[in-house]
Amino acid sequence: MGALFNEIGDAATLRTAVNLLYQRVLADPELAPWFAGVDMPRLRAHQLAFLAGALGGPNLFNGRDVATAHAGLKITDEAFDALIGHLATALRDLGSAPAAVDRLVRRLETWRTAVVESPGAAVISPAGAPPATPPAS
Ligand code: HEM
Repeated sequence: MGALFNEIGDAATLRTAVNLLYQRVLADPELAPWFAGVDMPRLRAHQLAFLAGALGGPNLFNGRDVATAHAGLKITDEAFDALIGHLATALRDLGSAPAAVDRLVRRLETWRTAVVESPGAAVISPAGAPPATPPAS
């Protein structure tokens, strides 16, 4: 089986999909606030390079790692789902095979924990570290 990159389409398809993705993101009132003040041409270029590499195509990404790029942005699971949904819709609109789009969505799932920061989530102590609250003795 070829790289998912080739199943999705060619480099021009991915470039157009990334442009459509951020058009949809900026038009989505749930997502737009995260991108206020962001240099969008730079973000489009970084996202295109990142996705090409993540899909097994040419790896030209030289940006920050995904966890660092999203640290402190307090991105929710709902926002993550919405953004991936916009990308999937854009690719289907451009004629990518639905099965390939489903595989891409599953692959992007692997970055969820790096992107999403749920406020108030329990802090897990590292293995072997004493629990935050010592047991009553
Ligand atoms: C699998 C999902 C995602 C991937 C692979 C991804 C990937 C990226 C990449 C490659 C960058 C550029 C990093 C750099 O500066 O070098 C970036 C930046 C950014 N992403 Fe994401 N992203 C994802 C989901 C999201 C979501 C759900 C949101 C918000 C709803 C978001 C908001 C942002 C913002 C605001 C920036 C710019 C940060 C800055 O310039 O300070 N991302 N993302």
